[in-house]
Amino acid sequence: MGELEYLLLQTNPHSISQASNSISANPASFRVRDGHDLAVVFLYVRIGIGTGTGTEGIFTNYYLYLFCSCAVNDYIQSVRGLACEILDLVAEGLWVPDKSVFSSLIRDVQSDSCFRLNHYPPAPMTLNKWDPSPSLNTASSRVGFGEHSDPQILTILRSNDVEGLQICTHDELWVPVPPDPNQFCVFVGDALQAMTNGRFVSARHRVLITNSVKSRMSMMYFGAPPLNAWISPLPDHKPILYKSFTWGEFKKAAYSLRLGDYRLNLFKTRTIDKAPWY
Ligand SMILES: O=C(O)CCC(=O)C(=O)O
Ligand SMILES: [Fe+2]
Repeated sequence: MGELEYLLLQTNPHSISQASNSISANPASFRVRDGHDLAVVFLYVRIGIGTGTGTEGIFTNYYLYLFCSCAVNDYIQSVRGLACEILDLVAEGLWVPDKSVFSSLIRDVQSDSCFRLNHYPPAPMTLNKWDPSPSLNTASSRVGFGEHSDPQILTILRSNDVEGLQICTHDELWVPVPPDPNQFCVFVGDALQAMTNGRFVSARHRVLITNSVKSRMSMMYFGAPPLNAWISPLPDHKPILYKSFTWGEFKKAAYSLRLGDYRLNLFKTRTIDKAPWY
């Protein structure tokens, strides 16, 4: 894993067969197996709801911090298990003596991890200015979720079959991630970037909606440490690029910035001119 600078994994959810299948990523609705529409589940758990506007996007997201239905709860536990396995492999690959150094943070009962559902309505059709014949109607693309990196440790994303997710390469090219309800997409978050002292770099991503017929729906598990946990670069990786901070401090700083800002810049120990992702 020496020079690996960012991690985008697509992993097959078959190992999470039961829990994963009991929540389907059907565009019509996230339906749990016992027949209850997730909208019903929201009645119990609608702790937070956010909407993106302007440059940040046009998504609606639903945060599920609490236990809601067995299916959702099983799913969260299963993806947390997957996140922990991946983090243990990351630690192993970095030759860290304590393999659970990262995963223990999201296993902690006080962990600030959360689960979110995003809904992106279809992009409206626009008439081609030069040829108004209906066959040349095209879907205009619009920002569903603006460019950003996830602040947490690791994100496990699953979507329906509607395209839109893109990641940014080091050459600043936006690459589409093919939508596949049978795959998970795994993103390194800012906290893991700091803890690995930049060996793993949080993936910048965004959602551009082009589909004029179907809604994109996605669900994300964001694995995060407890608010009072210290995020510090591994000591044997020199030079140390980031100051230590608590997850609570980092969240507060993140809220004071815009979605697309490089939050970790606030915690750098020294200036690196070239790489914008440091
Ligand atoms: O909906 C998606 O595909 C991505 C959403 C996302 O990046 C996020 O919620 O942080
Ligand atoms: Fe994200």
